[in-house]
Amino acid sequence: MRDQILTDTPIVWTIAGSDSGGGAGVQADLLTFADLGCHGCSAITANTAQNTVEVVAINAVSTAVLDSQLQTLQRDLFPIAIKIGLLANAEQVLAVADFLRTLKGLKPVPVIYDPVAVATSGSGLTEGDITAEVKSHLIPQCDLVTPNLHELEWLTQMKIGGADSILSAARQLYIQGGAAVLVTGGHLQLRPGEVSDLLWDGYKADWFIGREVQSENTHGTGCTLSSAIAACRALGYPLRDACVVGKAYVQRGLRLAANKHIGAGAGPVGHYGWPLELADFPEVLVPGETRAQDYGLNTQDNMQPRVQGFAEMDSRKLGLYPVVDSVEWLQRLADQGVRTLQLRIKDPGEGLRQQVEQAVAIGRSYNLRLFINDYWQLAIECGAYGVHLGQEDLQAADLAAIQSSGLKLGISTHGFYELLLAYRYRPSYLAIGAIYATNTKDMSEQLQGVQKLARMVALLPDHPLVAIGGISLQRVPEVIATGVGSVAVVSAITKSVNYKRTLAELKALLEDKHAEVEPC
Ligand SMILES: Cc1ncc(COP(=O)(O)OP(=O)(O)O)c(N)n1
Ligand SMILES: Cc1ncsc1CCOP(=O)(O)O
Ligand SMILES: [Mg+2]
Repeated sequence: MRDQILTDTPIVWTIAGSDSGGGAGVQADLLTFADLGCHGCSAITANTAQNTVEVVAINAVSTAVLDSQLQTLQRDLFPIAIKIGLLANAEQVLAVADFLRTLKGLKPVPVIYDPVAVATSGSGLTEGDITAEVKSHLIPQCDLVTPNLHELEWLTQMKIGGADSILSAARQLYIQGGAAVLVTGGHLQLRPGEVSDLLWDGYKADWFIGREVQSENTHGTGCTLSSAIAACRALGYPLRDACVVGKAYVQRGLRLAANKHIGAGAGPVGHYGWPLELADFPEVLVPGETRAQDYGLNTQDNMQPRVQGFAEMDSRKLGLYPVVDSVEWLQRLADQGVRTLQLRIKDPGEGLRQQVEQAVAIGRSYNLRLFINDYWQLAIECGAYGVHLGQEDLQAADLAAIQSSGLKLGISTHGFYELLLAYRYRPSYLAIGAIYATNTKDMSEQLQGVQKLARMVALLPDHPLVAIGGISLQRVPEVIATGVGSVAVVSAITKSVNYKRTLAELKALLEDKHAEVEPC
């Protein structure tokens, strides 16, 4: 294998059928890859003859023709991710499974399989039954399978009637093949107007709730979704982020193509670039919300009802937001005129309450926006301005108590999925990190970068957002260029050889009149 030359643009393959009508299959896949910033390659399994109203022929290629495409691609254009669509017969399934086994032995590659076997019209798309080969050979080589409800029934032989049966079947499919399962919900609305997908990755079930779009142009949605997920995986997005961005990309395509007329039947879903509007993104179902019952959740008696809506910040832009680990640092920075601060004590020792009390007293006398990290009970008891919690704290903390005490709440997020999840609580601000590599905390698996930050800021232009992680004085300009209104820093200040000078430079870059605390 040669070293990859085109390293700037991730290479994604589709192994799928050509749709002569241009709405689905390889044609939809390549449009999707290009739209999301990837270079697409294709290995065509079948030259289907179809238009928007009929599938006339499948025209499978021989396994030799398929294999020659795969081997040729592998020699020069090694994939960062692969999407698999229509495999036209059992021989092709076995050939692709064998190829993937060898390829993945060279380098791990995420493989997303959209198990296309029957067209929405009901006509079979394969030559003969491929069920056994798919289940025993192909799915074990895949990382994610994206069946719709018919395909889920086909692969599990289970009758799907509601949320519980969707989850049971997804679990069974996972146990059979070891791949995560994203069940797409286009064929069954569990609640009116909601088109929801279930992700089961062997550990956690997540419902991604989308809004129904009235459109005839739905052809190619499954192909487009699985390709968008493959593209996002190639761009380095974790599975859950890839799924929510993929769903948003399809939603945008449905919405913007709704009034187009292409052909007499089901026209193609559109391909309109990166989704930047929150309305296209699914809502992540949160435990404890009323409608979770309809999605088979909230079955435990001790489930806390969801709390939503925390005290609002006085400004969308908090400007400079130093995070420090002692009352001494707090005092120094307050003396220098910093107005938003966080006390983050990771090694509490004996006098934790006393430190929080002292911090709150400083906060009061300098009129600070003072957040206490982790210790939400102490923050409430001592009357802090706010509390900052991580994702893992959301289930454990008493959010109702934080809300009723009137404290502001900041929540950490690490990517699109967590951002959407945390936003469901409508906290006072959302933190996004780690933007860059940092020595302050091990965040190596959760680096976001400024491009992703900009895309997340675009989703919530009016909500207070804070960027954190590895932000130095030199990096501040490119961070604020994303539109984020607040920048949290630890080592840029606490490890500076001259913190007063660094602080003055940071403030000059970050603070404008909107970032000041309004006088009480
Ligand atoms: C502003 C801000 N953003 C993120 C964090 C991280 O908080 P958390 O996820 O709770 O992790 P720890 O800080 O507890 O390690 C933060 N503290 N502040
Ligand atoms: C607490 C925390 N949460 C995400 S990154 C981070 C550390 C930020 O520290 P630094 O500004 O020194 O990189
Ligand atoms: Mg914390």
